[in-house]
Amino acid sequence: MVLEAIRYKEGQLQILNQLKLPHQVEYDNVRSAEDGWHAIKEMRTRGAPAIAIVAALSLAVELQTITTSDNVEEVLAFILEKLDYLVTSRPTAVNLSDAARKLKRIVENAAKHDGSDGAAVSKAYCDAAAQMLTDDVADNEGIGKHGAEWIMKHSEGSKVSVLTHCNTGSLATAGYGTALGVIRSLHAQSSLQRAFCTETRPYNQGSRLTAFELVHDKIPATLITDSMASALLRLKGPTEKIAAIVVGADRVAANGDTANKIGTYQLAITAKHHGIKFLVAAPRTTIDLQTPSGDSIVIEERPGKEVTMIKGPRFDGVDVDVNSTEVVSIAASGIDVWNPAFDVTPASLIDGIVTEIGVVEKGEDGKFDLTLAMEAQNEGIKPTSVGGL
Ligand SMILES: CSC[C@H]1O[C@H](OP(=O)(O)O)[C@H](O)[C@@H]1O
Repeated sequence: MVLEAIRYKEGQLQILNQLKLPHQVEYDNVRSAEDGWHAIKEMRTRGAPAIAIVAALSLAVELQTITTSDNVEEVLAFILEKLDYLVTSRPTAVNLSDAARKLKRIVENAAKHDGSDGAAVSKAYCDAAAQMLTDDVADNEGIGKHGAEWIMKHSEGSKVSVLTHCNTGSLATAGYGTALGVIRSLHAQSSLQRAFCTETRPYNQGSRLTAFELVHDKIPATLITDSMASALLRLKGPTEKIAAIVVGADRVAANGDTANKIGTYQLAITAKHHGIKFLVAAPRTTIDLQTPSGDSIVIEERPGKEVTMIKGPRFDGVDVDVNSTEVVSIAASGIDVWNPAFDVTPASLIDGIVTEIGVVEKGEDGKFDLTLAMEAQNEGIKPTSVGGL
C-alpha cells in the first residue's frame, strides 16, 4: 500500500483521516472548500504542504461539481472569495497563503485573456491546483537528495543516524516527505543506520504518523518521547552515530528563523549543546521573504483538551481493538493549559535549510541569504508548486 494522504481525480478528492491513524486507515470525501476548511481545522489532514494542496483541491472539486457560470467575473469572484476563506483554516504554515496568492494570480490572468469565459477561468484554476500534487513530490525528492548528500558530507563513516520531530513524510505532503524524505533518501542509498523519531505531544504526529511511515517502509527506527531527546544525544549520540537532527518547517522567515512543530526549538538548543548538526528541510514554497523574522510569525494555539485528553483504541493488555475508540483524561480537572502548536527556532541554531534545489547555509556574516534560493524560483529554474508561476 502506497501511503497517500491525498487522493485526487477530477471531481473527487479524498483525504486520509489522520486522526484515526495508525490503527485505522479511513479516507474522508472532500466535496467543497467548506469540507476542506473543516478537514484542515480539525487536523484530519495536516502538514504544511498537504494543507495547501488539500485546500486548493477542495475548491477544484467544488468547481468541477457545480454548474459553472459563463460569466468570467462571477467565477473569478467566487474563486477569490473561497481562497480567502480557505486561508483562515490555520495561520502558521505559509504554504496555504502562498498557494492562494499564486492561484489568485493564475485565475486573474486567465480572466484577462480575450474570449475567456467562466469555464476557462475554472479550468485554469483546477489545472494549477492539480499541478501542486505533482510538483510537491518532485520537490520532496529533491529535498531528500540534497539533505542526504549534505549530511553524509558533514559526517564520518558510511552510515549515520538522524533524529526527526513531528511528521514530515507522505502524510504531511503529496508524497515522499521533507525531513522524512531526507531519511528515505539516506535509507535508499544504504547510508542510514537508524532513524529516531519523537512522539511529538500533544497530537503525537511522531508516535502515530512518523512511526507508521517508518514501519511501513521497513526503515530501522526507534520511537522516543519528546523528553528523551537530550539524553539520547548525550548517552547514545556517539554509539548510534547520530549525525543530525532534521525537522520540517511551517514557515521560514526571510532571516531563516523557522516556525515548526512545538518542541523543535528545544531540539535545536540540545543539538547546539551536543555539537549535532540541525537541519530544516522544506520546499521553497515554505520560505516567506515577506516575513522578516520569527518574531512576526503567528503561532496557532489549539484547544487545551488536545493536551488534557488522549484518544485511542481500547487495549485489553494483549490486543488493540482497532474498532474501538476511547477518550480519556490524563490531567487534573480544572488545570489551565497552554497549547501552542508551533514554536520558532532562531536562525542562529540552524546549520542548513534543505530545499529542493540545494542546501542554503549561512554566509561569512553568519546569516542566511534566502533571496538567492527564491530568485532561482522566480527565474523559472523550476516552476513553483502552483502552476509554474
Ligand atoms: C512537511 S510538514 C511541515 C510541518 O507541519 C507539521 O505541523 P502540523 O502537523 O500541525 O500540520 C509540522 O510542524 C511539520 O514539521
